[in-house]
Amino acid sequence: MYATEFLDLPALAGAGGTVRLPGSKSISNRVLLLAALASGTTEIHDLLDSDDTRVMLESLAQLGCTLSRDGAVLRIEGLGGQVKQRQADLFLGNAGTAMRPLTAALALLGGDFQLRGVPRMHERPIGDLVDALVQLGCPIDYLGNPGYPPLRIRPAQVSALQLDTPIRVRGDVSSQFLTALLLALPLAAGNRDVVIEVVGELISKPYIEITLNLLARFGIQVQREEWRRFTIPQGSRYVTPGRIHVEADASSASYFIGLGALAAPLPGANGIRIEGVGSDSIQGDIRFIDAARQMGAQVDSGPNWLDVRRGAWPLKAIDLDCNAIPDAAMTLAVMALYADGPCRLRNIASWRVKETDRIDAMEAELHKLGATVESGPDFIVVHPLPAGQWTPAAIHTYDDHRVAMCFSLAAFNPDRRPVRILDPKCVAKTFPDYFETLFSVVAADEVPVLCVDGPTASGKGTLAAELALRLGYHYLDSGTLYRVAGLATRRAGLEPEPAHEAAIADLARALPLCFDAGRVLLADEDVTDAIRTEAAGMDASRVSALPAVRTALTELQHSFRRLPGLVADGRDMGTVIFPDAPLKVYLTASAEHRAERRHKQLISKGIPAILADLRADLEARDARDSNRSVAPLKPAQDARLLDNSFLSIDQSVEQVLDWWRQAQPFETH
Ligand SMILES: Nc1ncnc2c1ncn2[C@@H]1O[C@H](COP(=O)(O)OP(=O)(O)OP(=O)(O)O)[C@@H](O)[C@H]1O
Ligand SMILES: Nc1ccn([C@@H]2O[C@H](COP(=O)(O)O)[C@@H](O)[C@H]2O)c(=O)n1
Repeated sequence: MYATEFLDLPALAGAGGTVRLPGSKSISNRVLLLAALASGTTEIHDLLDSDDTRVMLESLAQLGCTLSRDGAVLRIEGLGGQVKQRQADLFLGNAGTAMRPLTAALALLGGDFQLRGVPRMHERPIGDLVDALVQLGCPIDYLGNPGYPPLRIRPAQVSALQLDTPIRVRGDVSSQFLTALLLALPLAAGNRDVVIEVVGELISKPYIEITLNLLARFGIQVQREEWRRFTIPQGSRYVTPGRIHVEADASSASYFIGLGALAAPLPGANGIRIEGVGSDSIQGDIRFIDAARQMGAQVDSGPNWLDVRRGAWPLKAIDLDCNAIPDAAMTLAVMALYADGPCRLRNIASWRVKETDRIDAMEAELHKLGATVESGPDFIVVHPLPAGQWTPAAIHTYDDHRVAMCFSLAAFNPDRRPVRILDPKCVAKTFPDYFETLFSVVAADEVPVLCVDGPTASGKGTLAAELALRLGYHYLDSGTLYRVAGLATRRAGLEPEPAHEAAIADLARALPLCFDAGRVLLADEDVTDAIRTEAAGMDASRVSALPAVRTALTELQHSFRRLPGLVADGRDMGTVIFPDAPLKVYLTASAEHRAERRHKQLISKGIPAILADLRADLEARDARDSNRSVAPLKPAQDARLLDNSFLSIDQSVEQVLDWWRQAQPFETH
């Protein structure tokens, strides 16, 4: 996951390959609650691991559920309709799929509970559900604003519940209110039928289908009359199915369906294959494929896979009732930028009460890209954005995972503008590795590189590693490659001399090198410390002066240039290896400061060192590096010079980040 302040997506050029998506959030949290309410052990396969499932799991553990993990399998010992802890203060983040169903279940289970979440959760309505539960006889108080969490639930007498008349709940604000009642009310159906009636037009019906489907898997056969009346039969009891598999998230699939529909195919790949969800899905958002087809995508499907390719191009404009696919429909709003006319997405009032007011959010962020957008209480119209009119934009994500994910598709714009996603970690709600998954199937014409070159011990590695962390970029410490080549040379019994140039180059070309969690492995041997001695530095300097060795290591260095970008440090990053890098920094410090830093560094690791010797060594190394015939150490013509003799590490980092920001085209709004 990218936990950076922002993530810059360079202009993307094409897509192709296979993605396997994480489990469905809607199914995961429903299954967790049902498994907790049932008696016996439920084995859940491929449960989503995300913020929303984590808060549900933590709450269930607080209520006394025993949970155990074995790889991708989670086991839950059900509570059998009884909580072990009758008092708890539960934090539910921004997970509507936890807040609403737990409110209903805890109201019926009996106990003293407080349910709270993040500030946005306290702005998301729950009054219609609370009204239904209060009408039933459950004592629930608002601890903040009436109609919204946080809530306090006090013990109710199940025997005294008002079940003679149907329980009435509004269906036109959020379908989660009805889901919550359906999941919880079997607790009260021991000796009578329990009837729920929906008031108003029920929105997001496919989510109710998921609820009914999963209830059936847990032994509860709800009788449905139209979408107005639901009866939980007398004697209903949660029965664990033993083993249950969570299919991949169909809403998450929408970004990759959109990707396949609009991205030019990569050579050798036949569009995008999505694994884990397909035509057998019980999720309503699988119908997104119909919308994508209407826009021109070619979609083939099997029981648990989808193949998506670009069909009509530009995409075709649509006018669509999106009530059945409210979450996935956000993806359509970004796809609309690539359509042949304005796209109207209707019946999406529920967007206004989600993680953020999604209609306002989408309108504001689409505007930043340069688009013309109109909206109303329950619709949005997005006009296509022709070539020549795209603006590089920093997309505010409102702590809304779907805003972050769907706007990544804007990086395919014809003007080749990069897109900045602010607070990219918000995708942790449902798809923590979204961007990594995206990068595994897309290609950019130009992956940005930030080069840091300079003499020994100037702090290049320290600076470059921190920059990579802050930008979410890959990191290449090119000196390591020469150090390992030097070590391999010694291990092969060779002197690092021109006489052995061809043999050393052969060794360098085939280095069995692997980087693993900060360690450097040479054919499975951890050589991290062995290559860091001053002698190893000298050997590296000697082999690096051999032209054939440098050529042998060029391809390996280029292979580090992967999305979303690279920070590379060394001696010739800006001059030879990545001459097109948009920012090159030449980092220096006085020999005195550098020797002192290296001395401190070695002493802190318990390695004895003499300051004067270190200084002589580093000056000798710099002289050799600067005077060799190929790729000598020198600033690139367009490098920015930074002498950090009197700068702290943080000051150096901030200076370079400042230059980096200046080199980017984004205006922050
Ligand atoms: N601005 C700075 N102020 C003080 N110390 C620094 C500064 N930058 C780096 N250092 C320290 O100097 C030492 C050498 O830094 P680093 O290893 O990053 O240098 P380098 O240029 O990558 O060296 P080499 O060329 O040998 O790979 C480290 O202990 C680091 O913490
Ligand atoms: N791009 C590079 C990087 C390094 N070298 C040589 O390797 C030696 C060790 O590098 P460190 O950065 O790890 O100290 C260095 O002295 C150079 O001779 C290089 O040539 N090109």
